[in-house]
Formats: sequence, C-alpha cells, structure tokens
Amino acid sequence: MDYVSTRGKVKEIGFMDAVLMGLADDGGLIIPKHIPQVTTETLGKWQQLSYSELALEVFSLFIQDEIPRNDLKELVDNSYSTFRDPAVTPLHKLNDELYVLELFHGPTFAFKDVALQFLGNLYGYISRKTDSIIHILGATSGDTGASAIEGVRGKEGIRICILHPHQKVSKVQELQMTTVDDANVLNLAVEGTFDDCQRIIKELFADVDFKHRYHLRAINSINIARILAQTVYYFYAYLQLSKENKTDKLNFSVPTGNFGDIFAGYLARKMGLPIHKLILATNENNILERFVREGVYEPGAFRGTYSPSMDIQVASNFERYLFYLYGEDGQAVSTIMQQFKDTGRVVIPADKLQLVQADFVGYSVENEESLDTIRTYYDKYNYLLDPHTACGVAAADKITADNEVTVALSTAHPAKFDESIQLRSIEQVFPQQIQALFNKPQFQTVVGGTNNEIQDQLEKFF
Ligand SMILES: Cc1ncc(COP(=O)(O)O)c(C=O)c1O
Ligand SMILES: N[C@@H](CCOP(=O)(O)O)C(=O)O
Repeated sequence: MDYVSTRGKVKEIGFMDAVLMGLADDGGLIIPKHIPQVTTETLGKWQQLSYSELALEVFSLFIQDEIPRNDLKELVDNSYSTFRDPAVTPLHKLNDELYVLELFHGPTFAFKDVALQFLGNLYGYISRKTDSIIHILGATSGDTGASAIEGVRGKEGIRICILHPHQKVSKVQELQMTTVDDANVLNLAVEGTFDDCQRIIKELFADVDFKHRYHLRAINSINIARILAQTVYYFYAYLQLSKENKTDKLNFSVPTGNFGDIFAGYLARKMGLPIHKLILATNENNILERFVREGVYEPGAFRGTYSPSMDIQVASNFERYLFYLYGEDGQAVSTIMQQFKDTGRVVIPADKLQLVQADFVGYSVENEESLDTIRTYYDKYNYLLDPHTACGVAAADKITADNEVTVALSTAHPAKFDESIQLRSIEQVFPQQIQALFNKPQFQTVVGGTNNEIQDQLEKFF
C-alpha cells in the first residue's frame, strides 16, 4: 500500500515511512493512495471476530505485506492486551435507539489508547527493524499526551516530549502526564492554548531540516497510523449491532475537536461500512459545526469549556477531508491551505457545501447543555457520561430520527473530568489507578509559547 500527501508533493511512500514522516514533508497530511474496499461479504466474515482479530484484518488492508502477518498479529495482540475490558471497546445499550461505544478501557481511560497503544508498539518495532531513532514530539489538550506517554514510557531507543496548555487541562489529565518519572519523558506546560501547542509542533515539523536533524516523529492524529487504528472500532460497533439486525440506519455521533475521530468514521464509510449519519458534535468551540452549516471555516474566539479536550479551533485533520472534498486534487488543497494561512478563513462554494452536508450532520452543544445531559442520563439510566461524550449524546438526541439507531462514541472516562461532573452534584468513585495519581510528585517545565523556547528545550532533551 502506498501513501501520498494531501498537497501532492509526497508521492508513493510505504507504510513505515509514512508513520515515520508524520506530517508530510510538503506540509500536508499523509493519506493512503487508494482506500481499500470492504464488501458486504467480508463484513459477514468479520462478524464473529474479536476486537484484536478485527484490528489485524483492518490493519492488514493498509499495511499489506510490509509488516509480516505474524509480527503484525503480535503487535496488535500486545496493544489490546492492556485493555481492562475483554471486548476492548464494548457497546453499552442505553435504550433501543442509543448505544454508547466505550472507548475508555485502555491504560489512560481515554479513546486515544486504542490507537496509541498500537502506535507506541509500532514505533518500537520500526525502530528495531529499520534502526530509526524515534524522538516523539506531540501536542495535547490533555488526553493524547497521557496516552502517548503511557505507550512509550521507558521504551529503549524512544524519547517523547509533550506540549500541553498550562492549567488548561483537567487535574487528572495533568497528573497522568506529569507524574511519569521515566527519563525518556519530557512534559512542557506552555503558556497558551492547545491551538498554540499544535501550531508550534506543526511549524517545527514543517521545518524539514530541524525535523530530520532531531528525528522528530508524530503521535498526534497528523500521523496516519492514528486514523487507521481509529477506524477499527467503527467496524467493531457495526458488526456487534449487525448481529441484532440494528444496522439498517446506523448513525455514529462523534464528539469532535481535531476532526481525527470523525475522520476515521468518514474513512470507514469510504471503505464501504454502511454508516447512515455521521453526527459531528462540537462544544462551544464550534468551528467545524459552523463549517458544516455554512461552508465557512474560520476560527472563533477561544472558549474554555467543561469538555476541555475539545477546546480546539484549528482542526488538524480538516485538510484530509478537504482532499476528498476537492476530488483528491493536491494543488487545490495547497491553494486553500495557503489561503487559510494568509487570511484565516476558507469559504467553500454551494456545490461543495451540499457534499459536506451529505457527509456530516453538525450540532454544537452549549456548556450548560453538556452538563444537563450528564445529569439527565445519570438520573434516567444510572450511567455517568464524561462531558465530551455528553456532547455526542446531546447531539444524538437532537439528530436521531425515527427508525434510526445511533452509536455515541464515549471518548473518556468521567473520572478524568470530575471538575465538570461535580457541577451537577454527582459524586463518583475514582478507579484506583486514577486515585493513586494524587499522591505522586509531578515533573514538568513551564515555558512561554515561542518556537525558540521550545526548540531550546528540544535541543537539550533529544
Ligand atoms: C475526550 C475527548 N473527546 C473527544 C475528542 C475529540 O477528538 P478529535 O480531536 O479526534 O476530534 C478529544 C480530543 O480531541 C478528547 O480528548
Ligand atoms: N484532544 C486531543 C487533541 C490532540 O488531538 P490528536 O487526536 O490530534 O492527538 C488531546 O487530548 O490531546
């Protein structure tokens, strides 16, 4: 399988090179040259597979023989053996029309573990096979950082530096990242927002000399391996519900920030998975919902919300979607992204907006509405949603029509966001792994938000 860039200048690289490249060297994002197709017959064959068996089948489509099947199987099995639930991503039924897909049973209690347990192991494998140096640089609004650190902490030949917005992540998220004392981990708390952190790392990755000199690798969803791993649970949820004949009109509701998780659903649909509506749920940082509604992509004012991991204005994976929206035309994507850089705005024509509205249904959830949803579902179903999941559930409530079933992606465990949960007077018992964090010393360096400061830190660390 070959991989190319959304801007058209990186052509036909293999899977491992695509993983190592992270951000494409032309500034674009990597995508598979051809999207493998999954037929109804294949879906039927996959129906009885366990999560790991299914992941192996899906990954094989994208990796082919570049990683021998036995090696890939070992990587996949190791990655999902760390999950606390044998189903890895179990479905929880709330009522006949609504299921929650629990993606938070991995080591750091967030959906990111599904891809990052795999990517951590994959980096270890690639480093051994190709003698590559792995120096990971990532940005996080809270979950990716903890999950990526957990995926590679203590691993020989790998170092990781994570930037998070200082005091803009939840207490548990901060503790998960900063209580790690392995020598291969550096946490930088940046005075700024997640968008600042993401902009800094993207600019450093785009400086190809710097990137190559320091062997910088990505763990954010700019890395195509993240997206591929996240497609698996769409298939898994569909296959579980197909056993109950619930897939006639099956929607997925996805709480969205960087557009990675929902892009994985879009890709699954392009592979042939019969997804009815892809519901794009945002919090008050609703640039993507406005895009789906009006065809204008333009950051608004930053809002600190009760779902802080989705406090994102500039969505990394938007460019991947533009690539398909514009008929896989790298030149058109380059022009649009340059225009966005110059003017801070992209407006698409009416015919394109029609296509967008066929692909997604958007809904933006107000801050108080997200908490009300948590309270309502707790009272009605004795089920505690985290505030991000609550955005997806609130959107599902609004968008699901008669005769449709919706799977709402549950992207984090509520214990990670107790500050928000407490605002509706709900007491929760923390899992022991989270409770234990409160007694540990923290290690982090607070830095200003200039590229030079970060570069200095990286030069010392890598
Ligand atoms: C808990 C949680 N939910 C939802 C999201 C949104 O996912 P994405 O950025 O892939 O759109 C994130 C991170 O962005 C998150 O950490
Ligand atoms: N919500 C994310 C933001 C980074 O997104 P990614 O999917 O590109 O890694 C986080 O928790 O860090």
